[in-house]
Amino acid sequence: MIIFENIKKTYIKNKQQVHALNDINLTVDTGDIYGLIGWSGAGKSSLIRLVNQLEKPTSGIVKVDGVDLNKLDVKAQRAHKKKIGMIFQHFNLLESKTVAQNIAIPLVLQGLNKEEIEHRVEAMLSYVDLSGKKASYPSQLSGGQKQRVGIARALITEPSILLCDEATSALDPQTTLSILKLLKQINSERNITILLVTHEMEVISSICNKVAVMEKGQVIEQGSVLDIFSAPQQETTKKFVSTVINAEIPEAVLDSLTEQGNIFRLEFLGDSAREPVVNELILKQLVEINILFANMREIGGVVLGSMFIQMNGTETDVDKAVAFLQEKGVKVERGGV
Ligand SMILES: Nc1ncnc2c1ncn2[C@@H]1O[C@H](COP(=O)(O)OP(=O)(O)OP(=O)(O)O)[C@@H](O)[C@H]1O
Repeated sequence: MIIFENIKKTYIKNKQQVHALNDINLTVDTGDIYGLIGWSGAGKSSLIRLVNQLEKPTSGIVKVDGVDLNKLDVKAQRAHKKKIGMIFQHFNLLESKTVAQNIAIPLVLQGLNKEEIEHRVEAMLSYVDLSGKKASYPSQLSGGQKQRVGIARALITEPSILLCDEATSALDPQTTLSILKLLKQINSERNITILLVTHEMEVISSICNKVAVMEKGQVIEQGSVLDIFSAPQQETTKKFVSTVINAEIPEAVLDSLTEQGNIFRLEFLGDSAREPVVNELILKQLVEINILFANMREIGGVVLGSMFIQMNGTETDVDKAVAFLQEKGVKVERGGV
């Protein structure tokens, strides 16, 4: 478990103070894949780097598994760092070392014997699917393969926490998917808590169970991924969510309408997304229904769908249709434009 309590971080840059973190309170539970999202400069990297002490807070407490990091002596710091692995956007591999040598670095630093290192590196190469590349150099690898080396190096000390700083931002969409799949596998198979930083909501929706939205050094919204996606409160959160789920009707669809009245946005969650609710409404023949736009996503194992429809009929019948949808568990919003 990672707890951030009243964290402030101020840098001095050109004799000016930069308040990178301003009173952050956040709890990452053991087993979470916790995503921190925000625009550039929001303070995400500053926060994540506190966990492995690459940065120290100006004030406030960071606790990992109940231990206050401010109170560690040098020996305890070393032991703490072993518990934490980290991967980076640009992989941070040593170009002059082979894949196997890069992965071995943390074990060499720990002074393990050669046989033990070789044995553990072999097992790790196989786990990240790079057995055939052990003698290659980073320059001979694709971006995805380089990140797999980064992941292997981070996991070789058998940490309980993995920090990921924009780990997929330099990768193409297909490679991103394979790396995210591997991270998810690491979380479930090895019971490793993951704290990741990203500016892409797709990453959050694909693998995280919890998310915190950061802006100007503060957490402006946090919660389960499903709650945040289904009911974002803050403007910035709404913008991030809309990159994955359309909160507005596309302009092209709107332009094609002869009339723009009686448009509704329907939101389906869980069971309501699976039931043919709109079909039932059509069969009722209360109102005439024109489906304008729809999309569906699986978020945290639950189906979340949104649909824009136009309902034509008398005011009473439209009200009845809305009541029917609400009874079926559908969230109905008038306008949606
Ligand atoms: N070492 C440093 N010295 C001075 N200022 C810094 C330092 N590191 C970060 N900052 C500043 O702190 C603020 C937060 O930066 P941080 O890198 O934590 O944000 P971020 O959300 O991770 O953004 P990005 O995605 O661009 O890295 C920014 O204004 C940044 O310029």
